Amino acid sequence: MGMYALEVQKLTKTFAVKQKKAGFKESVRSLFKPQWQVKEAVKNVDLLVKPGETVAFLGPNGAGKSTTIKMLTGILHPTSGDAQVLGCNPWKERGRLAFRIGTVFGQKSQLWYHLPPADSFELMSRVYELRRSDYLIRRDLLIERFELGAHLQTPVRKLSLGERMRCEIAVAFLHRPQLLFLDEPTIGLDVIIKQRIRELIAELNREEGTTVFLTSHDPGDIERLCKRAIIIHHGGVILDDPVDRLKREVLKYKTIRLKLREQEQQAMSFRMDGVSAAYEDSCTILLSVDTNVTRIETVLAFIVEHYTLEDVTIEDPPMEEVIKHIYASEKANLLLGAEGE
Ligand SMILES: Nc1ncnc2c1ncn2[C@@H]1O[C@H](COP(=O)(O)OP(=O)(O)OP(=O)(O)O)[C@@H](O)[C@H]1O
Repeated sequence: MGMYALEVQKLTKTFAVKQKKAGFKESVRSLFKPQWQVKEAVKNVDLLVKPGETVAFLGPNGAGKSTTIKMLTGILHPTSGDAQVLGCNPWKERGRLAFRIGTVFGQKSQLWYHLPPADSFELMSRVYELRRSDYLIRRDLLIERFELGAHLQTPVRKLSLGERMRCEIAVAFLHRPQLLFLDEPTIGLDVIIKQRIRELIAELNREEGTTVFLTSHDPGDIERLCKRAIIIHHGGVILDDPVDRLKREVLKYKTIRLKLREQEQQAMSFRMDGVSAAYEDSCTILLSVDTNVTRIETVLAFIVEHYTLEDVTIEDPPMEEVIKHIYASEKANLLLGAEGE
């Protein structure tokens, strides 16, 4: 393999979309004479990813993440620009590339819905033309790792989402891909299963050097699984940083949601450095905690001492918040940079 697992230059994709106009007259007119507008979904994206890296590819809804992944896996042709994925051009050598990459789309199953996972493993071993003995060893290792033994003979449609996702990812690893594209792999899963899935992917990255390229709206996926974060907004890259730095500067905010047992407690005010409080409703308080200022444990200890609780959860801020924050601070940096010159 070359120097890079992914080498992308000025990748651009525009779509022609029909323009909708308000009003009856305009609607009728556009039926006969549609007005087309150019939508730039991805615009001059440059990326360099080395073999073995774990990259989170992030952005708000509509930023262009899926479109980029579709181009990198050869599903879509770009409007312009170039890409090498494991040394292959994805849209010209899609077949060859398929043997060397894996894909997991959280929103779209790649398993045979009416068949049990055991059959999907079997079918994929044929698709990838694996040597029988290699396949059997590999399959058994993945079944053990992903704890699939109990579910192998159940039709996929009868599995829980968490069980199905474990199968999806195990099958994606079957042919030892050098690069794995994961699009929202933990969407809709509970915290425990999310955590387990992140660990399994991280383990295989460490042991087999699989490059991981992941999109997610879950800040936990980035924190736990990726060392590098690339953020796109309006089709272009706005940030490319180590996740450690993001953790210190942006992902440090946690939200604690308190459900109080008794309503009257709301009168109590919450004063603590690095913590701001807001009432969601009369029984629910949302605390935003800057963990660089006050540790989450300290806040929890205070809460337990002073409130009678029905329930408490700790959450990451939504990705939209994270990106807003990054966007604001990048702009500030640009302004400061300009002033300094
Ligand atoms: N086939 C298409 N035709 C027209 N516009 C499209 C098409 N596919 C995507 N777009 C538009 O391109 C932009 C980027 O879409 P894309 O699905 O890549 O975003 P995304 O970052 O994956 O978003 P999300 O997080 O919501 O999945 C959006 O504005 C979308 O509406």
